[in-house]
Amino acid sequence: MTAPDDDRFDWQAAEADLTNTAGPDAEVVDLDTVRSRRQGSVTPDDGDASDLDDDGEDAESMADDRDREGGPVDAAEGIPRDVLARQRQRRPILADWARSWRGFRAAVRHQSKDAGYVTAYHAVRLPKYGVKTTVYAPLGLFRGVGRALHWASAEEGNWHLRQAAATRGDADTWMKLDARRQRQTVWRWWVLAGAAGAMVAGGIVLAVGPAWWRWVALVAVVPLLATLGRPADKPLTDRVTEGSRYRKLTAELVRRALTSVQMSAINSAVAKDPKAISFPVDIHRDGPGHLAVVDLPYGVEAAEVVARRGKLASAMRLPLDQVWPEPAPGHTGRLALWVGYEPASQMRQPAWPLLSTSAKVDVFKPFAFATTPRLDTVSVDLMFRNWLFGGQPGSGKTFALRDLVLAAALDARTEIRGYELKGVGDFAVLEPVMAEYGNGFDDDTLTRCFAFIEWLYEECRRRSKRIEHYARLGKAPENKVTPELASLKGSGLHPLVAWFDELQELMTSKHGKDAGELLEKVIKLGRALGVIILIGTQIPDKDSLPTGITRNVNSRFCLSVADQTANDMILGTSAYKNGYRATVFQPVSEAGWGILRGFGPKAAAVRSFYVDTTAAGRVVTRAVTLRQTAGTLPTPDEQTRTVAPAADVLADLARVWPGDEKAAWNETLCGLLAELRPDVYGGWEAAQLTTALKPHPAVKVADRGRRIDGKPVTRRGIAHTDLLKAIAERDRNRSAG
Ligand SMILES: Nc1ncnc2c1ncn2[C@@H]1O[C@H](COP(=O)(O)OP(=O)(O)OP(=O)(O)O)[C@@H](O)[C@H]1O
Repeated sequence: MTAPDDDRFDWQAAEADLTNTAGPDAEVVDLDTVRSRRQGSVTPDDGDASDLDDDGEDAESMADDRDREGGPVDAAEGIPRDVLARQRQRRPILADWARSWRGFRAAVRHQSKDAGYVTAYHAVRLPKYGVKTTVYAPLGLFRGVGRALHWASAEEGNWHLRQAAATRGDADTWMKLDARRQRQTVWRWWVLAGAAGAMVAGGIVLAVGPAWWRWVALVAVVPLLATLGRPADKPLTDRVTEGSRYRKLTAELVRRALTSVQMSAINSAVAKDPKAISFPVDIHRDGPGHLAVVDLPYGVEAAEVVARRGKLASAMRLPLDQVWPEPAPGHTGRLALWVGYEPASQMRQPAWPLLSTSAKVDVFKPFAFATTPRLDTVSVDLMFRNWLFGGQPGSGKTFALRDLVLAAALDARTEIRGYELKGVGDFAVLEPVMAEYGNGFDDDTLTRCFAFIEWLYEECRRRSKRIEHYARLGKAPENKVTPELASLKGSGLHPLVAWFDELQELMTSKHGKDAGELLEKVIKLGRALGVIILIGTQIPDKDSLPTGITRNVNSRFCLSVADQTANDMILGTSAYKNGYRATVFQPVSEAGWGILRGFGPKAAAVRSFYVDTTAAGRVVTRAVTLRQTAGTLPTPDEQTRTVAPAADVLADLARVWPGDEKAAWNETLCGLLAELRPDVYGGWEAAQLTTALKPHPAVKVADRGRRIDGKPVTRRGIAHTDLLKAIAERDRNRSAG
């Protein structure tokens, strides 16, 4: 079978056509020139199926020896050669399975698993098979002898014909038929006699030979006789499976499935042209399953088919998690349909590589995070990234988020702080390696969480000063944290992982608005400064997750969500339209499955590694050892500190207060504070001081007037008495508490 390609185009007919249609005045066309011009300038489209020859054969068997170019079309003019060259998608030199051990291993594993199962199944039934064989073998012997005699008499077919001739009174035919029978029967009797002689000789050899020969002969011959002797509807062995567990993907199956998903665009196109669904690449084995790359009818988008995954699975009579359609690169009408040997829920996900006792993590480098439906490992990194995890309850977002925090724990340089606002304690196992941890949705925890975000903002500011300093020394060439700076003790630029699970609890609380604004700034600022924000949320709407945050997050993992809005909030506008739909996953039964976006050119369906709390505990024990060695294990002190620097601002303001001024402008105070502690206050502006003073309502930031060169000038500032009052109040609270 061959592919429809332009080589098969009927040039003779085309030439005849041209000659016929050209009138006497028509220009004489050099067909060779036209042909080469067309071939040279045709775009690497797969061509119009209607232009390709139709040999009535299955499109599954496209030739894969070279790129198929489109049929003869009007040349698109003026496309530079290099652009055309780039557009041409080269097929890999080696087949997929030959390029990857993964595909080969997966196939071998699948086959040997199957073989093992079948062997065990039959092994336990051996006694039953033995009884059946003993009963049927003597019958088989008589039946075999009878058949041999019948064959030697050459009566099969001939007898009926002779009878018919006799009924008609056709003696001549009768004689001819009988002569033919006799001719056949002579040599057949000889063959039979030879076979009988061989059997007798064999019997004698067996009788005089060693005993095991007789056993071997028995084992070989008796089942054969039993097979011969058994009734047609009673096989010797039991059926291993009920129905087929895996359907090999064929073009017909794919076509039937696609025309059964109730898409009128597909059905009407296929009704007009059965080849409207075509296969640019042969259907082939890919990992533990088969992959069909399908070009859908013109105007049908792959995304529309992806949305009908359930219908597709029904049409193939397969469980949902065995059928994995996704948009394929090339054009929007190209679908990659992967069908596994078995449902993903029954495929054993390999253990998380980071559970191995020698595994270490460098947050600047990728580490294993998830697996694809084909069980390929998907690696991700943390540095210069912010993550958003979204999904409905039971979708597995907490576990996925915890995977990242566990990985971060295995890099001893990384400082980890975070809040789970659900109050379940999924992250409690990580407490020994965390510098700050909060769990709950009570007011106190939410306030601490908000203070933590404020602190993060200040930390970003401090870090930007430090980066500036190192950039001046030539140690931060891109004004970004480098691996060297991250490892440099005392640089203050070590990786800082700040995670928030169920962030919607904070966003819908009284702190929500301020927290949203600050977190957005932190996300924008922190990326280059080694601050990694991980956010998990259950309700991705704009109240629970400000759009400023979603817009600025560069890594997203959308687990099972209920609708398009939630899907697009997590994965970005148009994700749903483009076929990236986490709505296809079921919560709980498909926990951990989601669409990962931000790694590689396109989003992909992956399942995060499942690490239960016991395994997580083992990782933490290793992380503790690593951190003890590196001297980075957080002290209990650190864990309880309220990290907002506001407490010190009051004391520092008192220290730098200018003489006996009654009031001072924020900008003057910022300058003085920066002189006192450039590391903390360097670059502060009036508004920042206002923010830092917010937790102290006694200090009112208001317009304060002064005379400069005789003219009154008003700016934001604070009064000395307010400052002293706030300090006294704080001291009182401290001694009371
Ligand atoms: N990658 C995974 N593979 C298999 N099972 C998983 C995976 N991730 C999570 N699960 C299972 O799903 C359950 C729910 O996971 P998880 O608590 O992370 O969900 P969630 O989305 O955070 O739900 P909720 O919002 O209710 O807390 C877990 O108890 C776990 O058993």
